[in-house]
Amino acid sequence: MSDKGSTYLDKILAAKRAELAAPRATRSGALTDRELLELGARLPRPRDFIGALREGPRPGIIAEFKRASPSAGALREGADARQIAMLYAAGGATCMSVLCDKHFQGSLDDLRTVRQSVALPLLAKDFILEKTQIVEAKRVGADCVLLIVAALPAPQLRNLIEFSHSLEMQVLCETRDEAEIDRAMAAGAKLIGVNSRDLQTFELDPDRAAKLRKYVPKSFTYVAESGVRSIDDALRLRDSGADALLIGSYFMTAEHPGEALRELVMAL
Ligand SMILES: O=C(O)c1ccccc1NCC(=O)[C@H](O)[C@H](O)COP(=O)(O)O
Repeated sequence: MSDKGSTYLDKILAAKRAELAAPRATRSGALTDRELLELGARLPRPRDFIGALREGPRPGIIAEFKRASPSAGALREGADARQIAMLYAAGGATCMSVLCDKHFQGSLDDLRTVRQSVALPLLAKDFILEKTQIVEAKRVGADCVLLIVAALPAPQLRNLIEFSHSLEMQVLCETRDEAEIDRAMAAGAKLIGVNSRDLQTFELDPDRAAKLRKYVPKSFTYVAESGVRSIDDALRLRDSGADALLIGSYFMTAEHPGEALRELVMAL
């Protein structure tokens, strides 16, 4: 629990709201919904993030670029986004996730660098609360955005999913229990993530994604997020029916991230 009894997620979201309320260098901060839609529609067409996961080998690997995290601190200080992206692409990643939040020593510039370096479909891993962030993510080359169910009231969740889809962007809807899975599916999500890390306390429940798999029909794409610390963890999640694994720390702390990824892909 962080200061004043708020959770870590509350603290990160409060910082994001303050960031969004501050004057912005980009135009999107002052546009109407219609203008945002028109601006976003003029940007290059996104890649098919979900299609890559469903058409590639199962489980797909979403390899994450993450220099640091609130729970673990520094993972790979000063890591070069272009270098890691190229190692992930060569190592067999299906897609990439790029942490774009300052609490992870990340930024949208990192996503732009990754976009300019590899052809993999990209997930903007950020704390998205409003449409301008979706347009900004598309502007720097994201194909998919993260929406955290725990951070968004139902109407806002649906609104942001519909807006993303109107821009041909896909959404990874992140959940942590059966009720949130139901909310995500009711809101129109087609890509459902279960985070084994509790974002309020950082506790890891290595069985959460396997336990919740039965609540998501096969017509949806199911992503097990966080907590893979070995090939055995990956094999167990594969056997539990995950369509994709989102893995960050395991690769980012490896001496040779590309080799660690290649070894895991070969084992699956
Ligand atoms: O990773 C954290 O400490 C964290 C804290 C608060 C909100 C989100 C956080 N992580 C984002 C993620 O979910 C992970 O970066 C991603 O799932 C990969 O997890 P891992 O493979 O365990 O690094």
